[in-house]
Amino acid sequence: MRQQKWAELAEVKRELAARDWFMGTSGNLSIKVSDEPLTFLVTASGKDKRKETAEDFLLVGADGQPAEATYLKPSAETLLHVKIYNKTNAGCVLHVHTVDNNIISEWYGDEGEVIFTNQEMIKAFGLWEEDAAFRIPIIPNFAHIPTLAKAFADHVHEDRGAVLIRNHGVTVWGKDAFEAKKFLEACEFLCQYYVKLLLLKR
Ligand SMILES: CSC[C@@H](O)[C@@H](O)C(=O)COP(=O)(O)O
Ligand SMILES: [Zn+2]
Repeated sequence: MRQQKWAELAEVKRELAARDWFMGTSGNLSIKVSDEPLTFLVTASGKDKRKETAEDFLLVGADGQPAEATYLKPSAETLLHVKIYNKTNAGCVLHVHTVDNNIISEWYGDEGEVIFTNQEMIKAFGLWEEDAAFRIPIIPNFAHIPTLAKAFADHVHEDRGAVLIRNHGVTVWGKDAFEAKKFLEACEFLCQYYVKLLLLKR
């Protein structure tokens, strides 16, 4: 199971790396391995996530601490992943920093959310109606991770979702790696589209 989940997460990591979504060691990824007890593989902190090594991920428990002896440190933002796995049935969490998701988070930051409408791509989130709207909450980028995780957890209610952290990045989650990656790509498409549209409108 663990090897299979490792391979799945490694493949997602490879694809996101090919998109250049891990600039300056940013980004963290995780995948659930077991439910009882809760364990998940998470990226080791501070690494260049474009590189593929045998030390890319480590197993952590429900508290986000390593589940077995290792010198590796779990991602600094593991607590956000912990909130998702503890509150939902999600199976995979992806966090990336991109210029476009940062711009959108700053532009709509004071409103506390960005609402995407009139866009075919919101169907990726299961919204099929013609007048559907997809809302992504935006939270402040608290430096104190437990404070950030608490603000983040206020928006974690379903097995799938997305939250923007202002001038930091986006975290998305889904029932499995396929769904989480689909949401992340759709989210980035929408951010890129809105940034270009805002520029053209000015
Ligand atoms: C220069 S990346 C900034 C980090 O603090 C963080 O936001 C991030 O995404 C990566 O941290 P990590 O601990 O490697 O998971
Ligand atoms: Zn980050």
